[in-house]
Amino acid sequence: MSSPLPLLRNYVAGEFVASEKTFPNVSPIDGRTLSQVCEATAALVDRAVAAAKSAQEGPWAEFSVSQRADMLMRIADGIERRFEEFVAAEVADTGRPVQQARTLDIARGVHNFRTFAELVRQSGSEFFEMRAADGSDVFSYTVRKPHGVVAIISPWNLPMLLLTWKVAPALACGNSVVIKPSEDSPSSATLLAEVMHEAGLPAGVFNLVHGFGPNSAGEFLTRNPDVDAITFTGESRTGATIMKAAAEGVRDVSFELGGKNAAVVFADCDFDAAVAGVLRSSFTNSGQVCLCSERVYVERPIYERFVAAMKAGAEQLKIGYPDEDGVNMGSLISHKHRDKVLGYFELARSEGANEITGGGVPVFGDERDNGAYVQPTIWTGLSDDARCVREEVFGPVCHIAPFDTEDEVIRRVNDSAYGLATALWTRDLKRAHKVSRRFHVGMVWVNTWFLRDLRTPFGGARLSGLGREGGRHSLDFYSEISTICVNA
Ligand SMILES: NC(=O)c1ccc[n+]([C@@H]2O[C@H](COP(=O)([O-])OP(=O)(O)OC[C@H]3O[C@@H](n4cnc5c(N)ncnc54)[C@H](O)[C@@H]3O)[C@@H](O)[C@H]2O)c1
Ligand SMILES: O=C/C=C/C=C(\O)C(=O)O
Repeated sequence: MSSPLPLLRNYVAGEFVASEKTFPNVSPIDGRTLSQVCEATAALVDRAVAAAKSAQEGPWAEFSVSQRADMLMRIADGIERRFEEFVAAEVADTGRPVQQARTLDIARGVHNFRTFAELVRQSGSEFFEMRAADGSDVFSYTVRKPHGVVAIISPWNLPMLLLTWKVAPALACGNSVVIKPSEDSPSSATLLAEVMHEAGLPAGVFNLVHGFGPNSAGEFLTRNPDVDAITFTGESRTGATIMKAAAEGVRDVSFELGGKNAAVVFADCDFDAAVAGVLRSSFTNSGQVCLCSERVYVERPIYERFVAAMKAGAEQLKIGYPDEDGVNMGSLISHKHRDKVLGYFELARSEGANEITGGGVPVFGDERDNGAYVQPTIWTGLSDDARCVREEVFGPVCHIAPFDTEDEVIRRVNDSAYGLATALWTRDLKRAHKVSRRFHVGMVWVNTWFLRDLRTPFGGARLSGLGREGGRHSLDFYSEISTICVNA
């Protein structure tokens, strides 16, 4: 008799709450059901929002900025104490390499809380002096207050990193939160609720509801009129839907959405560093990072050599179990997402792509053949108008095209509905500064990729997002700022 599967519960008003309705959490490594997840009903979502709202009138409202910062440090310590449990949870849900979960996902979870604890502790406000017409002195200053209840809806690609990137500043600024993690990555969010409980966060300040989007916990949450602000990371079309819901009651929104990012490689680059960098920016997390380069433009003199080096690098990537020595790539998040990516592999062939490498699924001859693996794939030969060059695939794939001039490559990079990030490889830093500011994107990395200073603004233009988070930009979004003017 097999033991019952773990049950991942909601967390509302300081208590773990089961639901009658559950859904399976399926391993993308071998298709096994890992756990059953309690789907929050509309009534339970309403209870969570009500708990968050009343927590604004409770002990949490009496916390000073420094006490809130101390609480965030306790949460960071709590995650660190259970670090390997978080690693195991993230790896089980997503199939990613253990090494990545350790050094990126969970490490950033701890770092996000510590960063915003220090940022809010050091944050001041603004002060202005002027003289009124009657000669009296006028002093104006600003104060930051919490919005109140913040809904946080997060995706499955970097579950812990992206959830805590929002929870940390929201709590730092004194809000209560109701989080709705992706249905495809429920485990680390559930562990985070346990850490919040253990840290002694006042009941109702942190709430977790599991479920899906439309006609489920996600939609119920965004439509609840007692939600004061919504922060969302996910697909652009989902963002548009949520924006419509937020319009009722004119709620503040912060969106980090999709991308179709470019890597631009000039002939004067450090060739080996550029190859290694573009392999990283194309295949990290099986290409399931919003910042990944799905479009690669290479200056013509080194184009053939670069394609050959990328082919060799992609074919050396080790795809396998998360804890295998030297594994570089795991599975995709789900069979559904794998089928979407395989659909683009098929579409590329019909659009006339040269398939330099990949284009299918690896055969393991074991249980992993029930998983959601695909091969790292490289295309060339597609036109800039091809759907595979314009639409976000969100898998381990890139298209490499040659270019001849700066103006040409800038025009082609900007010819996109998205505007999230560009990676630029050149030794000529004068050119780098000049070219970087001409890309219509939220972020440009020069001779690196996904290197993050959390004090900087992070976000996208066009379909890639609305607003910026990071550093004081997060404190601004998660606060209601008042100006107080005193006629002395
Ligand atoms: N810009 C960024 O920083 C960033 C970061 C990570 C992922 N992304 C984007 O996210 C996408 C992949 O993540 P995903 O597949 O989880 O995205 P998704 O939009 O399908 O889902 C994201 C979250 O929104 C919820 N949701 C879906 N429909 C909803 C609705 N109508 N109302 C309320 N909630 C709803 C989902 O349940 C999930 O929790 C990619 O497009 C990627 O580019 C962007
Ligand atoms: O998949 C997208 C990655 C987003 C990363 C961040 O939001 C971050 O590094 O803070």
